Amino acid sequence: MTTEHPITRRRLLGTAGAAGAAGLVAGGASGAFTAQAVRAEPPTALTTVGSTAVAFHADDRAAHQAGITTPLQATAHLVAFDLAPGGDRKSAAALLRRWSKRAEELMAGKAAKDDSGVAYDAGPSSLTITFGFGRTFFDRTGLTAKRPAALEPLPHFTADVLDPKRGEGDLWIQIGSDDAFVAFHALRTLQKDAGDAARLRWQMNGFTRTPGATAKPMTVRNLMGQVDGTNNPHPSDKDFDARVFVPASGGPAAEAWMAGGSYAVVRRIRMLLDDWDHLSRDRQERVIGRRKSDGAPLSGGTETTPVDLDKFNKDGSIAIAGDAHIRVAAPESNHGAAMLRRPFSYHDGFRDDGAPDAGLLFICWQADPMKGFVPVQRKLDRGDGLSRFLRHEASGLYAVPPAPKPGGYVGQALLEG
Ligand SMILES: C=CC1=C(C)c2cc3[nH]c(cc4nc(cc5[nH]c(cc1n2)c(C)c5CCC(=O)O)C(CCC(=O)O)=C4C)c(C)c3C=C
Ligand SMILES: [Fe+2]
Repeated sequence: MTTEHPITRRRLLGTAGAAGAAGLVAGGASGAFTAQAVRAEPPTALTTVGSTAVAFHADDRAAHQAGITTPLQATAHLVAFDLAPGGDRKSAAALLRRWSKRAEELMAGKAAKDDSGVAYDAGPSSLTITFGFGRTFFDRTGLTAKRPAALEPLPHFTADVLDPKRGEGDLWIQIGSDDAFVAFHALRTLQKDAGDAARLRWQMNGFTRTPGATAKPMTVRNLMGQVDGTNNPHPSDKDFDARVFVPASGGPAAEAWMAGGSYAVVRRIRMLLDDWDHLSRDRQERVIGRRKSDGAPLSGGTETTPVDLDKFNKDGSIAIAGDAHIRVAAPESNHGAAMLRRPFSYHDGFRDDGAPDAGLLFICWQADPMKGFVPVQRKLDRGDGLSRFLRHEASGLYAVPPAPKPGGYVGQALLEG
């Protein structure tokens, strides 16, 4: 005779999925009401999630590094390293050579010989490893003359409460994967490979939706619950490359090593979720200018309908408010300034006042931050209804060179040019 435990049963039914639930019912009837019952049927393998690999090296189609136009992965680690005191151009080149070789192996799903085993049973899981150089890297390596003008420090914004210890850094790495073990393994391996050459400066961990968690693929949501990423530049746009990647010609000769690369602005933006959650859904939608349920603009249509900033409602009010985030951030309001946003959410526990320490690891990519992030953030800083629910707590700007050709390493043209 077995006593059923309703809470346990409900919880298992809720999480086990169809195969697990079938096993659970059988187990319940026979009296074996344990987690064992959930395993009675073989799990369905979502093979494409684990087996998808992204190329590290440049090929005929793409000169840029992976992790810029790659679809968002479920898990991310963002880390910055500083070169060790006494480090120079030679040791930096050796480090980048080591890291590039390792990134190629890891992204192909090949475990290292002396490996810890953390990711043995997992495939590449869409792992991408993207490397960038911070402003300080160039002085440390005697390469100041080759530092791009685009790496000038970002201006101060009024929403900034920046912690310098969690910002900038000589070298930046973005790791993304659909499997948290694969992402951790990549991070740990690269940290060990750094050896005495570089020390970790800061780390931030992010996440987005698990692939397959929604019935059909959709734009991800952020922790305010909004559909976020709809009006991003798309690779099929005719001006996409010009907006996101550094052109092959026309720039200063000293910056030729950046051709095909991009600039990443990284901001840790905490959301004041307790304040936000107090707003009615209606007010929340007016702050953004889009419907929460499906991301459709308040000017009408579906998520992908172009926004009509000039539309008036029947009662004579403007459909997209003057301080709505999508109005203030739109290229039309910023002389065409645009960037590719590829952010991850984060949650680092709760603060002393009980509020979640959570928000967005905002990462945006552009050919020139002065024609992307800077003018848009200046505008948002002055007139965005969303700004009062946000605090920018950390900031970094990095030059992300093109992907190396097979046999080469990231930044080779800079370090050996
Ligand atoms: C400086 C650039 C931007 C920062 C910083 C930023 C922060 C930020 N945004 C959201 C939520 C949404 N943003 C949306 C659109 C949007 N945001 C920016 C720029 C910044 N956002 C742009 C350029 C756009 C597109 C505007 C347009 O042309 O329509 C949206 C709407 C959906 C979408 O298009 O992605 C949401 C939602 C948060 C929560 C946030 C900081 C935490
Ligand atoms: Fe935004």
